[in-house]
Amino acid sequence: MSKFKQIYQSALDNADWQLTENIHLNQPQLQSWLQENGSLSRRFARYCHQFSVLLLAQEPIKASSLQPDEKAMLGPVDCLERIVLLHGDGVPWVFGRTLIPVPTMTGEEQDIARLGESPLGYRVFTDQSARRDALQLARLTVNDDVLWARRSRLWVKEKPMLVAELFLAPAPVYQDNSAIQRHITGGIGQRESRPLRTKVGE
Ligand SMILES: C=C(O[C@@H]1C=C(C(=O)O)C=C[C@H]1O)C(=O)O
Repeated sequence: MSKFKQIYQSALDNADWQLTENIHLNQPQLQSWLQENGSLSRRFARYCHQFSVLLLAQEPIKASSLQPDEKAMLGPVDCLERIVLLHGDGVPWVFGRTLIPVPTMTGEEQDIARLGESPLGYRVFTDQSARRDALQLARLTVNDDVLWARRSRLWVKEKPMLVAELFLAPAPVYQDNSAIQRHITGGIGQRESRPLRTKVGE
């Protein structure tokens, strides 16, 4: 297991998830990212030339190993755990962990088990039935950075999966520099403040 995976995974494992209505965000830009209801991958792809997924791990996980809150959201089901790093132009932006129940990967959704380095969001959001609910947020301290994470349930053909995303410091989510606090160094560099590409309706 890579050192990064260990650090980010343990940060997510220890997250104090809160309902969005209990969190006051005074940065509209950050709020809009954290509450994105559509595909995060598609949105990220507009902020870089090359959006890519690095598959860090994918393994079966028994229902008995799920946390009680995960069980409450998915039911007591065996899952596939998919762990990725989403990159924009080679820079890690998001650490993602998805629990995909075995009964979700049935029928037309069998391919979800074989996505490899294809973004899950591209697959899920091509389906008309795709929707997201149960959004929760958490603020986490990872090394010296105070970062945001979110967790939500994605549904495809009324079959659920649970996606947790930790937004790393270089992610465009924090493009308003005031949105991230750095404990020690007290600042971060400038980054692109607008998407590289815009789409009709954006
Ligand atoms: C869930 C989405 O897909 C992203 C892609 C992931 C993957 O490929 O495993 C994981 C987390 C997500 O941020 C999305 O685009 O909304």
